Amino acid sequence: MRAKVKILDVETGRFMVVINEEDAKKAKLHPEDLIKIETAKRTIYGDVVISNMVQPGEIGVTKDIMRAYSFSEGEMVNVVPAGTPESVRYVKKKMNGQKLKKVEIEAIVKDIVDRKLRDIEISSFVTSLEINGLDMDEIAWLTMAMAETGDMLDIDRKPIMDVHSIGGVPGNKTNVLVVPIVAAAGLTIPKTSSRAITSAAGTADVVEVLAPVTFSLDEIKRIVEKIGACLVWGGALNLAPADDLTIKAERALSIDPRGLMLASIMSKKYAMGSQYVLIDIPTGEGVKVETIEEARSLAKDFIELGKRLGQYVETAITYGGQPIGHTVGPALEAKEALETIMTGKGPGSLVEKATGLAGILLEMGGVAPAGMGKKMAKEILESGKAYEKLKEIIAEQGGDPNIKPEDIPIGDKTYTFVAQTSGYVTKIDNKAITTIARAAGAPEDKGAGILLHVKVGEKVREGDPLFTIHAESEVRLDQAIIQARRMEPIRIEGMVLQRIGNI
Ligand SMILES: O=P(O)(O)OC[C@H]1O[C@H](OP(=O)(O)O)[C@H](O)[C@@H]1O
Ligand SMILES: Nc1ncnc2[nH]cnc12
Repeated sequence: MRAKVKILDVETGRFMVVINEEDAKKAKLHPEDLIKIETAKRTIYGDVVISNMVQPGEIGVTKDIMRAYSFSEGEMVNVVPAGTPESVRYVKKKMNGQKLKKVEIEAIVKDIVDRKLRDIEISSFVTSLEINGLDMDEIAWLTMAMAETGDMLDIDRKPIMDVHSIGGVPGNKTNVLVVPIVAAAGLTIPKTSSRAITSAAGTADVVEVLAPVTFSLDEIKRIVEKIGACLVWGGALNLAPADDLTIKAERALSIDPRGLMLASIMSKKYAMGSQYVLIDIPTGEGVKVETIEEARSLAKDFIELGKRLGQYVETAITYGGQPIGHTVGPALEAKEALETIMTGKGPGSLVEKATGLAGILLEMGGVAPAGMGKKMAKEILESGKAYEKLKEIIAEQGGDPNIKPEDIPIGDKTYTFVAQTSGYVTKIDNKAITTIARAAGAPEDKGAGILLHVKVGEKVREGDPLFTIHAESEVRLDQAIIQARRMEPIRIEGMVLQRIGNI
């Protein structure tokens, strides 16, 4: 059928096309059917929504579609039912535990990017990868397919350094410090981050408290060629665009399947033109990788994948047995990162990890002699040069470079849990901390999160504060308190853990 485009002031997070009831009846279209919209210049796919908010002969396109493909009001298009894409068969093949061929992986990725696969099919694909995994051939094909379905960045400064954490550990604001340290040493590091996947704050969520993170490739090129660094959200770019659609499913399920994680991270690095990549693998109870053996095997996969992509990759297995620093949640983490970089002093876990990772990058980039990188990174942090570089990044990205930690708004609805007994803190449960911070509203509510008053090994007395939940609304605060009461986020040696009776 031929139809006239009507632009709707509606945002749904999905590609949806609104069709009038009469037209839908004639064309035998039903809600959620996949349809193809063709013009001379482009073909796009979307899910059918039936409503009389558009007239017969019109189709309504949402803001989500408009952002990706501009249409003009009144433009004439062809609307055709699309049927089930062939790649659904390949998703089912992986669900059955079979190895996929290169062309099958390419078809899945292309259909994800073209929006032929809907959220439900993408979730099935992600779940099949969580259960059945991918071998190295499949991972490499997936990585290349993800990179090649998007744009590539070509920065006119070499070498291009990069760092990425596989995430999973609460409070991981580390790269907000690593990037300015490395750039202050004269290296080029165009850092893209995702928003939270399994945690309560991804690096993009944290940086967004200080400055905008959504830029086009041309803007990133300009910023990085001028100051040597950026801290931006990778999802806003058309770099490996399938990545952000699979991340959406991962986030909903709070999973990060190993093969997809490798492809997702490395496809973005490849598209950014990164030549020397450091991968941080936080390891410990309650994070994505729980044992050193698993971490070593993942490290090998990253290095092998890097070789296939022509990148030099090193990995750092880092301590992930408890949160990094004392804060969890976008604004609280941005505040802690800013305080640390301004003063050169901060929680040991944050400073040690940031200077350790930055030190490796300084050695990889050839600006520090072997074994001297961490010392050099510490000097850059303590001298204020890293802070100066962060200010440049904030200014170039359109934030206020003179922002002070006390200017950052934190959720003012608070509740503090106190120690029920005296003793030593023997465990902080990563998963519980993330669950509570998310229940409080993080990462969407930037001011929501947790302030830890203690870390593992510290002595506490009965009545001492253990952690404070911050939320932006009473409802969210109550939900977080309920979660905290159900779980045991902080264990103190000597505590009665549970009382069970009348079973
Ligand atoms: O912890 P979760 O949410 O699973 O993982 C996602 C986080 O891990 C990575 O961190 P970075 O950008 O390398 O600092 C991602 O970019 C993202 O910020
Ligand atoms: N799957 C993933 N895990 C961690 N960080 C990511 N950044 C992009 N994709 C990611």
